[in-house]
Amino acid sequence: MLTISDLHFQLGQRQLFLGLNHSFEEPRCLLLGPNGIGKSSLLALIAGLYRPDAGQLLWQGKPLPQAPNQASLCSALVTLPGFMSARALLEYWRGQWQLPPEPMATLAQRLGLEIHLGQSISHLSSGNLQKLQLLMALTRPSELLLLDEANSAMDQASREVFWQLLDDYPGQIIATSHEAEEFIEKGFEPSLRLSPP
Ligand SMILES: Nc1ncnc2c1ncn2[C@@H]1O[C@H](COP(=O)(O)OP(=O)(O)OP(=O)(O)O)[C@@H](O)[C@H]1O
Repeated sequence: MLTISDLHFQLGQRQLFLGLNHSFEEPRCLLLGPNGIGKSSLLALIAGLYRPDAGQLLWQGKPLPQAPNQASLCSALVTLPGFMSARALLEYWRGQWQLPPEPMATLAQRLGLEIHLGQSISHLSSGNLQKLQLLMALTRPSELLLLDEANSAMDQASREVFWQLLDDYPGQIIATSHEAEEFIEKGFEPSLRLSPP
């Protein structure tokens, strides 16, 4: 369970959070709110991309470290090295997390990504970039999966696979999506609706 305790955070000139408190209790949680309210920023804070100005993020009651090993993030805020091929990045990822090759290859095939692995990351379509991020997030060990508009550019067939893969994920998932209905239909609970501080 992920708990936010008295979180304060300013990004540029915007005060996004001023004493935010919330517990994400369900295994599948939806984070809602209008454009620009801070959903992506909150997921980035949980993942350790940003540092809170004050307050705490707790995982199973213990403070999350700045670069939490528990949390895996799929977000456009994560910049992948555009000069590398997707295959080279996955090889690096495999080494980084000491992963066996088969699960990655199988996932790439299921997502229809394997024929694009030779492309530079900067040349990947937005749907294929989302698949690459999902593949990386699902293959590394994690207890918490953070999905920021993670399937918005995927075609219908890939979305079917996306939902199957989420079903198989054993940990907690916190997702943002402007297609909330689809997530609710798939068992996600609207957990937190952000409003201006
Ligand atoms: N690097 C930055 N510097 C300053 N302000 C930023 C920066 N990145 C984002 N912002 C601002 O912070 C606010 C929150 O952005 P964020 O992307 O977290 O919102 P969001 O709720 O995810 O929006 P959307 O639904 O459009 O994806 C926005 O007003 C945005 O303009």
